[in-house]
Amino acid sequence: MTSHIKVPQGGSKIVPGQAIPDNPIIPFIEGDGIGIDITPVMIKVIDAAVEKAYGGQKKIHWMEVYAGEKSTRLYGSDEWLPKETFDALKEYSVSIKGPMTTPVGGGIRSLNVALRQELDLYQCVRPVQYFKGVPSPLKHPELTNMVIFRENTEDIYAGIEWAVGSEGVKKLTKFLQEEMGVKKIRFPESSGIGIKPISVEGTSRLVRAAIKYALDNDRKSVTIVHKGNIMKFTEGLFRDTAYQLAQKEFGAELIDGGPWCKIRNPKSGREIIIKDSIADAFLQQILLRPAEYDVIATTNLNGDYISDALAAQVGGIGIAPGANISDQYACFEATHGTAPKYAGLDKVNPGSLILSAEMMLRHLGWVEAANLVIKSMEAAIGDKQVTYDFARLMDGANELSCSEFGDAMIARI
Ligand SMILES: NC(=O)C1=CN([C@@H]2O[C@H](COP(=O)(O)OP(=O)(O)OC[C@H]3O[C@@H](n4cnc5c(N)ncnc54)[C@H](OP(=O)(O)O)[C@@H]3O)[C@@H](O)[C@H]2O)C=CC1
Ligand SMILES: O=C(O)CCC(=O)C(=O)O
Ligand SMILES: [Mg+2]
Repeated sequence: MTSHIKVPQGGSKIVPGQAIPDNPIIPFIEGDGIGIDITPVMIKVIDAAVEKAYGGQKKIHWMEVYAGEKSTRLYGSDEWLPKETFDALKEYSVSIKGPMTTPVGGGIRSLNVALRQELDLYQCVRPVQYFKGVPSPLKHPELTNMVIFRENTEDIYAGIEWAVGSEGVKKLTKFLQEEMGVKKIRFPESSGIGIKPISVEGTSRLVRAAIKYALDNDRKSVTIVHKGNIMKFTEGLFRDTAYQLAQKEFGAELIDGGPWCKIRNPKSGREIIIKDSIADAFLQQILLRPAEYDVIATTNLNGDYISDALAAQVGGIGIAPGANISDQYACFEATHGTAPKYAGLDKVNPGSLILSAEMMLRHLGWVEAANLVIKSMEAAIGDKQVTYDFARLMDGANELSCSEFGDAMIARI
């Protein structure tokens, strides 16, 4: 296969376990749909923040790698995720990506999910916090301050499913009925069937990361969100495994006989409460009593729903960042998708991808540049210089295009 990746001159590789070089090579995927609008703006803003923070001492060397529709144009119509892209994401360890399209029903499976699975990026970390001045449907959006830890490799996202009428579904239905004694498939002739694997290992590593984050950042609680009353051996297993891990690995003590428990944070002396909530109830509680929730540990599908719902509470998915993290690799990406109706219009909010890059700067230890990104975004929003999504809900706002919003941030760095 022809190579299309051009390694930038003068950059160095990030090697896990070694100091971050001052000139790291960071691979990026532009993304489908609005990727073409937001990715260049993100790069411009991050370069400006890094330049201002370090006066040329540090500089990111961006390296474009290809996936999604752009990759099919370059490598051939079936090449959605070329091997050299996977190899580069592994070789350079830290990367950032724009959104990629997944068709509904048939067609290719999610490239986003494929990347997470292939690199074993088991933590999807999505912080949700309020920026002063952002329009929100809540009276007190500032009370919403949570960090979602979504399991990223299991659950129905594993893609184990069979289409209605297929040979596979017929075979599986026969097996379930004749060998497993299953009598409850309501319409066996016209069902598609999907399988939901949730494991002790997968749950443990995700919950361990969430509790460690709570300890390192002196957070108040970790809530395990599940639907374990209905899906006892998958979502229920997630809950039980999480509580057991908190007790075994972190010495959590039961509160009033459990299952809630508490850990004393040795660094701050404060208690972290480990509690759980059933997913449907949780979705109404975050609206009515957001201040009671802090770090969230949840399964893949719940985490997907919760991410967009919480993003809306603080102003929408235009400013909802995220990171996919493993023990070796990290790939940063916004919570939102490709918003196809806005593609190429230079209209949408680049904030989610910029804030995802801000998380990346913090991950690299480039805290000064990360702080400048936050400061300049707060300043632009504070001055009511915003994209259409905020402008339509704000009185007296000046509506900017995607690239103009980037420039407004740069002017305030
Ligand atoms: N990680 C990834 O790569 C993800 C990919 N996807 C994929 O994206 C495609 C489209 O999904 P869809 O369900 O439409 O969800 P999207 O998140 O792409 O868009 C839904 C709506 O959210 C708003 N929105 C999204 N991004 C922005 C932004 N940057 N600034 C302002 N508003 C924004 C828009 O609202 P409004 O119309 O009100 O202006 C938009 O119509 C699908 O193929 C899906 O699979 C989805 C999620 C994540
Ligand atoms: O992969 C996709 O197309 C959607 C993924 C998604 O919605 C998410 O990760 O939040
Ligand atoms: Mg989603």
